[in-house]
Amino acid sequence: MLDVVKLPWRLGCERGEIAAYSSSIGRSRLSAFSARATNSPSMKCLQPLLHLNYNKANGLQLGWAWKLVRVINTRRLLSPVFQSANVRVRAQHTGVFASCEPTVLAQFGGGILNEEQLKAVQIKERCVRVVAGPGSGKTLVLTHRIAHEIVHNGLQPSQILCITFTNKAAKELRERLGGLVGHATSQNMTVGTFHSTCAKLLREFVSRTKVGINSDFLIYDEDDCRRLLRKSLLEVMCSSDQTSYNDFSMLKDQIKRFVSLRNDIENIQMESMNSRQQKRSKQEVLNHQDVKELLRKIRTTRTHEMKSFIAKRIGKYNHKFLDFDTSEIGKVAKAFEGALRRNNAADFDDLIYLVVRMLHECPDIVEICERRWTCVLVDEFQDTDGIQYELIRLLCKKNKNLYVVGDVDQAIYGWRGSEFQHMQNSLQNDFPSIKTLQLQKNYRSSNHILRVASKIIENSAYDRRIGSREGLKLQGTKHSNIPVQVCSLSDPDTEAEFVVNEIRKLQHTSSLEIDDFSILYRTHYQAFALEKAFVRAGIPYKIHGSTPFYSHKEIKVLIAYLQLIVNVQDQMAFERVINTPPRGIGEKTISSLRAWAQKKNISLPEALQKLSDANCDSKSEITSRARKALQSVRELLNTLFRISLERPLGMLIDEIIERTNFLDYIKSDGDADAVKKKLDRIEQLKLLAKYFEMSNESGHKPIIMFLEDVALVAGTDQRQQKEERGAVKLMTLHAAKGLEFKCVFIVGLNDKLFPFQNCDPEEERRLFYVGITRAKDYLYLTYHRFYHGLQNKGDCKVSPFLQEISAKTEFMNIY
Ligand SMILES: Nc1ncnc2c1ncn2[C@@H]1O[C@H](COP(=O)(O)OP(=O)(O)OP(=O)(O)O)[C@@H](O)[C@H]1O
Repeated sequence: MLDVVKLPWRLGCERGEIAAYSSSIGRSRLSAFSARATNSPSMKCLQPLLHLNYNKANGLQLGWAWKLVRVINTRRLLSPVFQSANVRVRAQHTGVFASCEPTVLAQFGGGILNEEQLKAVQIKERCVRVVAGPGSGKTLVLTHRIAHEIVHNGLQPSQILCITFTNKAAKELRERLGGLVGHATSQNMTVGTFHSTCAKLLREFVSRTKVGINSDFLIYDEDDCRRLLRKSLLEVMCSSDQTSYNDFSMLKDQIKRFVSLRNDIENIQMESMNSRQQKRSKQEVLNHQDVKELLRKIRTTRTHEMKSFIAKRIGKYNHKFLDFDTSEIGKVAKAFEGALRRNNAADFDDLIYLVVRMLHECPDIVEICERRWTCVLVDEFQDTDGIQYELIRLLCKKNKNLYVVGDVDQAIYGWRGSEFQHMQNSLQNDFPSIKTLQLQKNYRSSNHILRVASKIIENSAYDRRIGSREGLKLQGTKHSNIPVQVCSLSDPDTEAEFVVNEIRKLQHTSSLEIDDFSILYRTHYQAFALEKAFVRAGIPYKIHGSTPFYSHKEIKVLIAYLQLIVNVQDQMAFERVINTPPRGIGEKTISSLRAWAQKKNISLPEALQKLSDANCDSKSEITSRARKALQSVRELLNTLFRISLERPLGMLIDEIIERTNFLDYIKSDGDADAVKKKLDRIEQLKLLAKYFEMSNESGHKPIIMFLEDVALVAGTDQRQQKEERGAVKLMTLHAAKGLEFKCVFIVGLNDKLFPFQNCDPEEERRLFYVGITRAKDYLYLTYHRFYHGLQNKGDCKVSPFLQEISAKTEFMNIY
């Protein structure tokens, strides 16, 4: 007899029902529960349908229903087809409708949740750290823990605060919770990102504090912040005498000492400087990258400040910037923060920073929060930075009711201030009674893939003693005879071709669909060779998080110059370049030229060529000033054409850039960060052209073949770049975090590219680990022997990561 009557849960359901579909469940067994069995009309293989109607008087409750499912599964009544068996429990509880996804509810009952997951869900302690490897069901455990707190521990949904890092993760959590405890119930919980949670807190309480903004504050994005910072810099400079102006130069030097500035993009002028200042600061002025780094520096300084504050544990907030580069950074930072406050604005990071300040200044707000949220849960805890950690510490100060889930081995955001040590030392110090559990079973990847992943992470230099992964060995649950493939290709194009061919092959030889493939790379730049290969092969693809390379205006314009050089009659290209960069040829002049060309029955470019002919009769239509401007374009194009006969393609692009003052035009156009990206793309175009020329063996002129290549990719960008579904996914390794695919290619496993130069090699190692563990069944690791876009031909060494795992073993094929 099943022991369903001894149930701890008391939900007081008015009415509920369980419907369990299974191919292996028998009516007779279930009749013990006064079940009414019918046949499922929709599912041929899942025959009996169990319906339990119950009411409060009978003492049959939601927990009962869940227990039933658990018992059914524990006794293997539904096995071995449990995962495909469709078990649904629905319960109606005075307005709270709990509709559980089939397997999810079964999991809650202990069916699919494995032992360690169940333990993590049901653990009695309220202060818990779950250290979990990739693919071990962290999100699953988190959502079930919340359901457990409500159902089992009797918490009100409004007492739950669950914090994530991204809106996407928050949305997913909310959806999963909705499926688990009902959407109405989940709406009453606070589930959001650090930023959204803090924005709400600030609006509610800021009027009680002295942080300098009111509850109608605006939130400035990065672009707004950089503009404001430039103005603040200007303010500091304007108010400076010569001595402090020198200080300002020192500031720049100091910043440069602290950050690795890119030397190739220099001398970008600050917007809104007057001419005297521009002249004066020609050499010294901060370029856009400096401004960006300065902003980062100000934020890091805040974090340091907060950290030292935490260390001292003083009762009063001490608004003072820290030691290194104190006076200069401090001056600018103060001016910047002052400007923010005057505009009644907060920047994105300010939201958390100000809440932490507020909580320190007003202990009564801490109390309100602790009364409100008696259960705080945080996902991806390894990614918290100093201020985020302090926020969590404050919110759980008294209750000590904190449930965190994370994996130090997947900490890949150190570059933006995250400190995975919070998952370990900090928690241990601030919550000494914290219980640590581990989730080791990996449900995602095959045994071979896990062995490669383990090899990489075990070589990490990082010491994981506390709370740790020490002893956390990934345990596979999927046995497979598909080896991991390590492939050496000659160059990036061949590498891309290889990827495309393998995808085609696997589509035919396995059950993989187009959506099952993902290609991961370290930088967006690497997507280009892949794009070309996909376009040629006619395979739909989707690049995540970036506009297609050739859709950027600056690239289109440079390509248009090349097109005009090849074909002087190209009207589209002509219209694109005629006044770009701006050279005083307005719409009116172009219309006049067009009218004159129509009158003469010639094309626009032809009209331009004929414009200076002595006998031309254009004078009536085109003013002499406009004629002059048009003639200078004509001269420019003719010169470029002459140069194209003598110079290689890469140098030709250099000439176009130089003779059109293209870089000045780019630098004067828009936000500094956008400028940097544009300049980067121009560099990429030059590299691509040079590389193309080196590898062009077609016998045709490189410029023509290059434009053909470009046309192939650019022309199909829109058509071939499909929506999410029905396309191979191309993305950076960072963007792949949290995702999973049946087949993963990690390309460009070359030295300096991965680990990326000047980046923390340990963090790069973890990034590689994250990439590997995205793969479920198939994993390809590829590298090229020549050229990867940033180096000269022949400079391509294999990534040291690949060397670590490439000793030939039974789980890998090496080509
Ligand atoms: N007990 C289980 N039984 C079967 N499958 C499970 C179980 N737990 C988790 N899974 C499956 O394992 C996969 C990974 O789960 P999930 O995405 O929650 O892992 P994760 O720990 O968040 O991974 P990562 O940190 O790598 O992003 C999912 O497909 C999930 O459905």
